[in-house]
Amino acid sequence: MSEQATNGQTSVDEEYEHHGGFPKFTAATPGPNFGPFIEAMRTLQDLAVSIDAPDDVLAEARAQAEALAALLAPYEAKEGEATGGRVIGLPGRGSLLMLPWMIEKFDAEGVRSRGVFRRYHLGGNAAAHGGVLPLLFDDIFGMTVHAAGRPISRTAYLHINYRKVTPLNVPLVIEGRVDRVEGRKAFVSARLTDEAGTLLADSDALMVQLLPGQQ
Ligand SMILES: CCCCCCCCCCCC(=O)SCCNC(=O)CCNC(=O)[C@H](O)C(C)(C)COP(=O)(O)OP(=O)(O)OC[C@H]1O[C@@H](n2cnc3c(N)ncnc32)[C@H](O)[C@@H]1OP(=O)(O)O
Repeated sequence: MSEQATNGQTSVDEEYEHHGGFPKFTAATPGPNFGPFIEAMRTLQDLAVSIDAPDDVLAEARAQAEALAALLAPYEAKEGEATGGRVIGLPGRGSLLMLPWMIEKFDAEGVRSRGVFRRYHLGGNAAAHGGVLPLLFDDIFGMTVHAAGRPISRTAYLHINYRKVTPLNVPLVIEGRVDRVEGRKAFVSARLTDEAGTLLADSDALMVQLLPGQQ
C-alpha cells in the first residue's frame, strides 16, 4: 500500500483512500514469544470455560492470573499501536478477539481463511455458539473489501443463514468475495464449509465506505 505523499508526509486524502476513516494500522513484527504467548492465552480460555476444579486450585490459578495481569499492565498500548491484531502471519492476526484462523488467499478475487472453532467458542450440543459466526464473517468481509482494493469499510448490515451446526475442533474454510459495487456500497458474500465442502453457513453483507472526515 502506498501511504506516503511525495513530501514524505502521509496526505489526508491518501490516508482516507486506504483506510476509509479507520485508524491507520501497520503490520507489527513482535519477538518470537508473542505468538506462543497468544496461543497459551487461547489455551487458558479453553480451560477457563471447561474446568471443574477444586477451590484451592482456583485460588492458585487466580493468584497466577493476577500476577500475569500485573506484569503486563504497564505495557498497555492504544488502538493501532498494540501488537495484537497487527501480526499478519499469526492466527487471527495475533488478536485474542478474532477467530484463530489463518488467511490462505487475499486478492481481488476474494479472501479465504481456514481454522477451527475451539472449546471456548462452545454454544451448546458440542457446536459453536451462533454469536461467534458473525465475528468470523464480519472480519472476512472487512478483509475482502480491502483485498479488492477498496478502503476499509464499515458494516451496515450482515445477514447469516445457519445451514448446519458448526462443529468445534474440526478444520473449516471460509471464503468471501465482493459481489457488486455501487459507489460507496460493496455488497459482499461468504460461505463457511467443512473441508469436504459441506455448507455450514453463508452470509451476505453491505460494507459502506466512510465519507472523508466521517466518524
Ligand atoms: C489486512 C487488513 C484488513 C483489516 C480488516 C479488518 C476490518 C474489520 C472491519 C470490520 C467492520 C466493522 O465491523 S464496522 C463496525 C460495525 N458497523 C458499524 O458500527 C456501523 C454503524 N453504522 C454506521 O456507521 C452508518 O450507518 C454507515 C457508515 C454504515 C452508513 O451511514 P452513512 O455514511 O451516513 O451513509 P447512509 O447515507 O446512511 O448510507 C449509505 C448508503 O448505504 C445504504 N445503507 C446504509 N445502511 C444500510 C442498511 N442497514 N441496509 C441497507 N442499506 C443501507 C443507504 O441506503 C445508502 O444507500 P444509497 O442511498 O447511497 O444508495
